[in-house]
Formats: sequence, C-alpha cells, structure tokens
Amino acid sequence: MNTTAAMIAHMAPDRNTTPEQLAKLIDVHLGDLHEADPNWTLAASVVAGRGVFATRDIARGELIFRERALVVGPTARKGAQLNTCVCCHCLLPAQGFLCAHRCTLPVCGPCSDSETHREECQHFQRWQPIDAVPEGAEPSGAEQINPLSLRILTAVRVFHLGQQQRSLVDAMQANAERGYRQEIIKAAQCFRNFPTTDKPFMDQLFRIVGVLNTNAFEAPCRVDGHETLLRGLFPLTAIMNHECTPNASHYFDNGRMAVVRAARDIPKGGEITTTYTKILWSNLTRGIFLKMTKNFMCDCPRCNDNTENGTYLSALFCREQGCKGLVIPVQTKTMQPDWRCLSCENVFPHAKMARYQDFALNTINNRINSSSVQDMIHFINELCPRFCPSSNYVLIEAKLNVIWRMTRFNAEQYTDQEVAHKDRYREEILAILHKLGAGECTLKKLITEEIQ
Ligand SMILES: C[S@@+](CC[C@H](N)C(=O)[O-])C[C@H]1O[C@@H](n2cnc3c(N)ncnc32)[C@H](O)[C@@H]1O
Repeated sequence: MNTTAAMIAHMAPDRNTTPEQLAKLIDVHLGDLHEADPNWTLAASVVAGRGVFATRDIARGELIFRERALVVGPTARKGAQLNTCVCCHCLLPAQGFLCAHRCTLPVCGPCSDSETHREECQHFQRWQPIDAVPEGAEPSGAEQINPLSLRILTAVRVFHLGQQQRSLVDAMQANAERGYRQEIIKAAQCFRNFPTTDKPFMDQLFRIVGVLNTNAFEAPCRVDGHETLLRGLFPLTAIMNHECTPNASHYFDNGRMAVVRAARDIPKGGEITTTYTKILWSNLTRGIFLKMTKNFMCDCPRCNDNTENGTYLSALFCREQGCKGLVIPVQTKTMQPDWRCLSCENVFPHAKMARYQDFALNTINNRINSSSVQDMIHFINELCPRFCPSSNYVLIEAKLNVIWRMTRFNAEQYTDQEVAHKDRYREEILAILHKLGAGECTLKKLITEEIQ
C-alpha cells in the first residue's frame, strides 16, 4: 500500500485531514508550549497514517515536546475509587459526595459551582441519571455511582471544547470498533432521557468515543496523596505510532501534562515512536493487546524475533518429563504459534502452552493481590522457580510489583536483606531493558526513581 492509501485506511471514514492541517491545529493546542524551532514535525508515516518525525538529530534523553491534556475525565475503571472529584480529582468523603446540583457526578463543593463543571452538570441533569435523587428528596447518603455513566464524561466534555480544539478531535483517528457502540449504549441506559434518537448527536458521540479509545491515555494524577487514573487526550503524544521497543519515552506530570523525551538517539528524518503496551510484556501478550484495543498487528523487529533480543520474556518450562529446558514460540506473526523446547527440541501445541502460561499468570497474580511484600519475596525466590522460568514476563511483573511497593509505601520498614532482594530485582530488570535496547525508557526512569 502506498503512503497516501495507508494514511486514508488508518483514518476515520469521513475525515481526511492532511498532516499539514493537523500540524496547524496541534500548534494552536500547544499554545505557549509550542517551540519556535521544534525538533519534531508531523508527516505521513509508512507505519500507519500520520506520525511524528525528527527535524534534526535528537540525542538520547533530549526533550522532544511537552503538551497539556486537551480533555481529561475519570477512567472509572473497575476497582477505582469513585468518590473522587471529577474536576479537581481530590478524594471526597465516603458519603454525601455527589454534586449539590443533583447531576449525580462526584464533585467537591467548590467544583460543583465552578465554570468548568457548569455545562456538563446541566447536560447530566437534562439526561436525568437513573441514580439521581428525586427533586425535594434528601440524599440518602448511600450514593450509587454507575461507572459507565462516569466513563462517558470525557466524551461529553469534548462537546464543550472550543471550535479549534473540537476540530483537532475531529482530525484524530477513530477506529470503528463495535465494542465502542456498546460502551455508549450501556452509558445511555444509565439515564432516563439520553438523546438516543438524535442521530447527528449519536453519530458525533460514537466518533468521539472512537477517538478516545484509539488515542486516549491513562494518566496517573495525585492530589493531596490521593492517586487516581485519568483518561486523557494528549493529541500530539497520541499521533506517535507504536513500536514495541520505542525510541521515545513518555510520562504524565500529574495527569495533566505529557512529557516526551528521546529514549535513544533519533536521526534526522526518523519516525519518533512510543509504546502502547507495557514494555516488558511478551510478544504474544503485546500482540493480543494491540489487536484487541488498537486494532492492528505490530510488525516491528522485536515482534519478529521469537527470542525477543535474547530476553526470553515468553519462555516457559518444557512439559516433557525430565527436561527443564526453555520452551518458546516457534513462529512470529501468529497468535497461535507452535512452541519448541530449546533443549530437547520437542514441539508443543499452542493450546497446551497457553494453558500453562495462564496458570503461571493466575498463580502469580493471585499472590500479588493477597500477599505482603515479605511473602511476595519468599514466593518469587523459593516457589516460582519450580514452575516459571525467571525470564518469563509474569515473574518479572511480580518483581516490579515488589519494587513499586517497597519504594512507594513505608520504605523504611524493610530489612537490609529485603532491600537487597529489591535491588537485585531492579538490576535484573535493567539488564532486560538493556538487552531490548530500550535506552532511557519510562520504566527505567521509574525504577531508578528518576521520575515518580
Ligand atoms: C493513536 S493512533 C496513532 C496515530 C495515527 N497514525 C494517526 O494517523 O492519527 C493509533 C492507531 O495508529 C495505527 N498504528 C499505530 N502504530 C502502528 C503500528 N506500529 N503498526 C500498525 N498500525 C499502527 C493503528 O491503527 C492504531 O490504532
């Protein structure tokens, strides 16, 4: 496919904004963060649609750009603390936290009267959320929030953006997934008067939800020690195409500002890439995630190497009696590869190895969710080696979990021996990142505590 055809194929059906038009809208959006002579530009990409490219050689670690969120809202994920203000993201009391104007959104006192909240509050009141307390009745105190109605808030906020900002949203790619329609239908069921018969409105909402699902990030935000995940649209950061070991790193400064730096040296004219997955996931896990959430199959060098640069992140133990060799997928570019043992060379069907991988994943994740740091260290060091190779990504994730917990919570309570285990896990993970050629990636900055 030539680049123009590839570009059109990756854009929403009725939008074909050129990279030049998109660049103008991005400049307006960046405002004071727009550099006079930026080291990046937008252009058609051979990878997909439009992409971000280096206008000159960029050195590893160099800042590429910073941008504020165009729109943010709650992710309202399972397990999220829903009593979080949707405007300032502070933690609200466990009871009596819904908007004083009865829009049924969780909003703190000052924000409920603010200009930011006014229009969305009126929208929600007009649509009559099913959980709303009837006029005149006293709130019971035992508020119910439907996460589905909360999740649609970010899309509703897009309707209240200024004209240029709205044009930017319209110029962004929207994958047309049937699941997104479900998201809207389920949200609509949370209201008595959702305008489901207003076709132009519903068409726009469908496209906006498509834009959000194709482009939005989950950005952590901390207010007075309360941490929450925001669903944020950062258009320039989103235009970067995906590579499994990307040459740029991004992180979010308190949910509101994306910061993008070069993870490796990027030559003039090179495409600047980011990752849409966790960098230490195995080939198959990344492949399934990208297909399910972003609707594409990645074809980067890492996806085409079944050893993953010698990291063996997918490896499992051989199922042949007496052999404890490492088994890895034989073929790349398929979700159902055969697996072969590197020692005895026996070949196993994918279904068998997938069951084994699921077993390791569930066993380790159950422990992560239920064990203290001390128990986790014991489990990782003594029990996991019996059923899971130390290179397997699930075991690496468990080690990362120990590092997070030990560095973020009660850092002072651990013994020297426990700290030594944590430091060893960190060295192991840094060595894997080095093998992958990940450079100054976000994970490296997080575990070396360069960023929080
Ligand atoms: C956030 S958009 C990236 C910007 C997009 N290229 C554009 O023109 O607006 C994400 C979408 O870009 C495409 N994409 C990004 N990276 C890709 C890759 N490595 N291979 C194939 N498609 C990719 C996929 O369609 C994906 O759903």
